[in-house]
Amino acid sequence: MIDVKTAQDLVLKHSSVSSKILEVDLKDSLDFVLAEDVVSKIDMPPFRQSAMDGYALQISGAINYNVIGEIKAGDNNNPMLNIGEAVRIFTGAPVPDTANAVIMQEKVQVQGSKIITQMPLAMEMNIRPIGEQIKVGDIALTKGTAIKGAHIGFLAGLGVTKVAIYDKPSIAIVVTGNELKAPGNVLSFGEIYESNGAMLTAVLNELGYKKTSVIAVKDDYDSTKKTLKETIGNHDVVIISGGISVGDYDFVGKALNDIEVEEVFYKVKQKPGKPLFFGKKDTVSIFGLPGNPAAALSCFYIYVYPLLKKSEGALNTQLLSISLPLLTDYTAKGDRAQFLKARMHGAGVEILDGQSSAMVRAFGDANALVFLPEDCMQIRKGQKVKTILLPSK
Ligand SMILES: Nc1nc2c(c(=O)[nH]1)N[C@H]1C(S)=C(S)[C@@H](COP(=O)(O)OP(=O)(O)OC[C@H]3O[C@@H](n4cnc5c(N)ncnc54)[C@H](O)[C@@H]3O)O[C@H]1N2
Ligand code: MOO
Repeated sequence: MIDVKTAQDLVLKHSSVSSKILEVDLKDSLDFVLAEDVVSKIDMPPFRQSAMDGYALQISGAINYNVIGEIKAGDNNNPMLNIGEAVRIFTGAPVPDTANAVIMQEKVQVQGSKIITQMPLAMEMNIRPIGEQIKVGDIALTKGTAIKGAHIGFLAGLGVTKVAIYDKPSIAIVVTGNELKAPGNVLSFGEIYESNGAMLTAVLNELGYKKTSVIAVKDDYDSTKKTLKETIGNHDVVIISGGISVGDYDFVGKALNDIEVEEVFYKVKQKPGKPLFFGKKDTVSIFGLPGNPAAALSCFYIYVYPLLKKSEGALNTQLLSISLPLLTDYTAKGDRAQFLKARMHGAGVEILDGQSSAMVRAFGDANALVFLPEDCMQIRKGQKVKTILLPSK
């Protein structure tokens, strides 16, 4: 059985950035990663711009200025100012070439067509210079940037309408088990509701992966093999839930082997998620997650998430982790490394109740996973622990 670090490294080693690059409308690029640098085609601002409502003037050394006109945002007049002259100007309006300062209106006294300045003037005050934000030809955003709302605002402000992004993978979730029934039906004895499909779809959607589908298969070798073969042929990433342990009806491992999926690893010394499988068939990545819902979700964040991030071209592939003091004593059971559902409060982190891999409720309250290495069984309140931050909306 390999350790967590080796398993994480193997996943990254066997993942690659998508070769599918798409040109999309800027408005549709949210949450995608830029596949090319975006170069600014304009100076921003494109003209010397007033930062205040007030008066643009040519500094004279005196405090009196004659107001000879008005410029509002959107105007394109460029009046000629002589020393001692001013124009009324508004925020966002182009400052005349001959003005060398803008004074805000609160700092002048108006007397008919004259103003009297009530503060010292400084050259270029309240004037945003051409290209202050960015100059034509400069890189606005670099390849690898994960596009957020603010980036869309910035690029729209530069007149950008299309961007090149990495396509996101198409992901199939294959849920296995004779005991699984779709919610909405009445359970017979021995059955449970199928929930990993809905959960993994929701978590993927939350992270911006929209090309997802759920396929259900019974615990039967032939159907498992047929379904997996077809699914692997049609997707970039296949996430299988259940059927990967050692039971007589766990057919996933055998089926994957028989359709020539190359096993990268099977079984990790961790809790939850010991029977995790990862393999490749050509460029397709295949995960066999344990069926227990909390184990499946934990493995998703620790192993599937980095692969998806790498595939969409993101520079940061891992969830952020920080070191925080534990808020209560904790004794771990067993000898495997542990990922524990946890909640950060103020400056510390609390390990939540309900850590069983079959129980997913605590994940809903968790905003982090505390990682305890194999050799770390007893931890005292105040001791610092590795705290992996879960993505939050
Ligand atoms: N003899 C051993 N038995 C088990 C071992 C072991 O090492 N030796 N490992 C245990 C561990 S740890 C885990 S985790 C599970 C993983 O088993 P599988 O991945 O084969 O998963 P299943 O047996 O199919 O299901 C486990 C559990 O989860 C429920 N389940 C499955 N799919 C779903 C779903 N889509 N939605 C909701 N719940 C689901 C299923 O009914 C089972 O209760 O193996 C242990 N056994
Ligand atoms: O590894 Mo299992 O996921 O502990 O329950």
